[in-house]
Amino acid sequence: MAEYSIRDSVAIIQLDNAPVNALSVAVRTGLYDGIERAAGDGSVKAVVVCGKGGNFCAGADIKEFDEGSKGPWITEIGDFMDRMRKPVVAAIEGVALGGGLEVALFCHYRIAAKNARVGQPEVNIGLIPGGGGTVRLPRAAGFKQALEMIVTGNPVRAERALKMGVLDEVVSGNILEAGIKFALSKAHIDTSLACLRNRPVRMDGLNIDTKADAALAHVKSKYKGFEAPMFCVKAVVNAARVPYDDAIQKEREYFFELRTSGQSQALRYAFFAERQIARWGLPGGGDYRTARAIPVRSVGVVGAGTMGAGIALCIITSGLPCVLLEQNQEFLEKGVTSLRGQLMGTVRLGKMTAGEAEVCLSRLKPSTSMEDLKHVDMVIEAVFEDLKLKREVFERLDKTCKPETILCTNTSTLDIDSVATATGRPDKVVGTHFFAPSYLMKLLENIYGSRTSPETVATVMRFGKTIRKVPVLVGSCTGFVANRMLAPYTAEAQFCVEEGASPAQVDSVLMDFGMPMGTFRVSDLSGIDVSFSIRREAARKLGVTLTVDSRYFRGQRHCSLIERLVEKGRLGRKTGKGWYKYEGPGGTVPLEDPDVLEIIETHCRALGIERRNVGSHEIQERMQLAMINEGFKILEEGICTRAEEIDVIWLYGFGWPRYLGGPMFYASKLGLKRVFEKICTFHKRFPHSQHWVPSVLLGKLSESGLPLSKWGEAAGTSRL
Ligand SMILES: C/C=C(\C)C(=O)SCCNC(=O)CCNC(=O)[C@H](O)C(C)(C)COP(=O)(O)OP(=O)(O)OC[C@H]1O[C@@H](n2cnc3c(N)ncnc32)[C@H](O)[C@@H]1OP(=O)(O)O
Repeated sequence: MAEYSIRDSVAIIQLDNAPVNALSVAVRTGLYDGIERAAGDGSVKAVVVCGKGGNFCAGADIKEFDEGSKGPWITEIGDFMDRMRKPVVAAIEGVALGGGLEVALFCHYRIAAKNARVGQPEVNIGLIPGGGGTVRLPRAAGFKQALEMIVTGNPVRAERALKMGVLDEVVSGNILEAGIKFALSKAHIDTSLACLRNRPVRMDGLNIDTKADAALAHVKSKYKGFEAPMFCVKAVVNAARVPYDDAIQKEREYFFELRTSGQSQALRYAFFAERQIARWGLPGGGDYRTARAIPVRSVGVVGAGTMGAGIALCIITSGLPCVLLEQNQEFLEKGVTSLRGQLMGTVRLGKMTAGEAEVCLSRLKPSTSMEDLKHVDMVIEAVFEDLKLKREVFERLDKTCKPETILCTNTSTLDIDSVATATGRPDKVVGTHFFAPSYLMKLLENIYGSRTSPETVATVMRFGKTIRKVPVLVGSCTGFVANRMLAPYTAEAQFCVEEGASPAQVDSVLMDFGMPMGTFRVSDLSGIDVSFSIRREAARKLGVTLTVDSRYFRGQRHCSLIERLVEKGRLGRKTGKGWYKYEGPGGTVPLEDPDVLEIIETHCRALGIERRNVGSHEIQERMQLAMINEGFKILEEGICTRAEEIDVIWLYGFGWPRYLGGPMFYASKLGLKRVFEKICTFHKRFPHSQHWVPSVLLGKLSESGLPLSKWGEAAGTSRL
């Protein structure tokens, strides 16, 4: 919708579609009608287009993209404005993004409040600006700057947009009043002079042919796998080469081609999935709508190892003070040095100035006394992954901290309740699983225990956002969601290697699919001894000893190649050899090692495993379907409420290619019937792998035809 009114001979068209005035069919129709009405009204001298509720407009309504083209398109509204004799002024506050900026670029003039941001973020949802942006922005901002804005999708602040030539004025005070004043000041000026259609693309001395080739090459290597950035370059280059109307026509063709592509569907899905995760609920009642987060003004981190130091760094760089606690001065100094090192790394990368880094450091209080945690609002424990030790820490924290303090445990495996019962405040205990390296990885798995209160959950969910993470709430189970799904994925990778593949072959299958790294390279990076210790500890608890000859563990197929590598001192990159050998600067370049292939061959001969040719398709299918099956079991058990939560975990925890949505979205595209049948086939073929027992929910859904958004509900475990 768009509201029409007149003040001081100026027609005001206010876009009205809460919360961000997205250009739905109704809004575009309202805008077109308003412009037409103002053009025909003899009492109107000028027009102001603005937005209701603090934002100009966040662009086309993404929810309507799958419904086809209805109502007037942005360029049709723009063509009408181009013919107007009365000046149209865009009065921007908040955001003018995508179609929102395109509407503004069709207006004769653009003014903005100081807080405003303008941009063309369509590339983030697998599109190009399809409402004239690739043709008009280079006419306002110049080829180079427009190309950068369109390819990166990054918005720019009002002051910068003014310098670039996108805006005509930046104002303070009431934006509508300023818009009316500005519009009246232009009422007698020939509008054709201000019309971007009539200006050439500003090349600022650049040669379009050299620039075009360089831009295409740059984008191809930087945005590997993504289609839209290449189309952005092609459209902007085309706009610099051909007349205005031809360029608009080409832009539209490219836009339609991308709109129906799988990538854009996946990226739009990811956009909404990321927003869905904020809608959490607890099985015992309480959810994001009713629970109030308690304010967190200061935080303590217990344990200054690599993980704890990284967490403390996230806290101080987000503006909060942090007490970093260690048991002795030596460990503390080591932790602070590691934190400083990471912080200086961000300075070297130009992401922060040295002065800003100093301000961050001033928020850090290194300490060896638990008394310093007495008054903090939240504590994150990040000590060694050992239940006895964690319980001891929690008992002490419970005695030391004020009663309202929320106590978080950074764990990747331990049951939250078994930690919470060490305190007299189990309602204030919650899991916060950070991913390594904790300063850089965006995912934060927040895990509720059986007695965690809604307020505690609301607080850690908000805290996650404060420290610029992507917080997802999950239930407690072995490995939670991320590591639980990773287990069958890596197990299948190792089984494929036992059966005949090489680690490098598996890794290249994953990289070709779009994963940032193969599973064996990740294993080398995090340390093979780490997986070894976890497995040995799990076996010890069950009274079993794992050896290099163990083919089965608890009746399940087991690959003991890890034990063989550790036996040979191949612990990963830190020892210069693991699944690969490492050479090059700093020993960082992985090379296939004939010794590893020999170890694998010997292992297989010793255990009587016949090796064969394992094809790339089989590797990909086995790894992904095993993990997807686990995802459905997670939904079935109510560990997650929605499939979207699982996908966000894979996007941010393991770098699943965003243009493929996430594993659950990927399954939906493969078709659940096909996925279920394949899993049943693998179950028959590999009866000794629990992870191939087909999920009951998946079986049910494969017959139902329900869309992904309904899978959580169908599981009957929804907490909302
Ligand atoms: C051709 C293509 C054309 C012409 C286009 O315009 S494509 C769309 C281009 N625009 C965008 O990609 C902008 C996307 N939106 C954002 O970047 C952000 O939402 C925001 C900066 C506008 C606001 O951010 P924030 O304050 O953090 O709030 P949320 O992100 O949570 O958003 C609030 C709710 O608004 C919904 N939303 C936002 N933009 C759109 C949109 N363009 N179409 C439909 N809905 C939109 C968003 O989903 C949130 O709602 P819920 O999902 O929580 O219900």
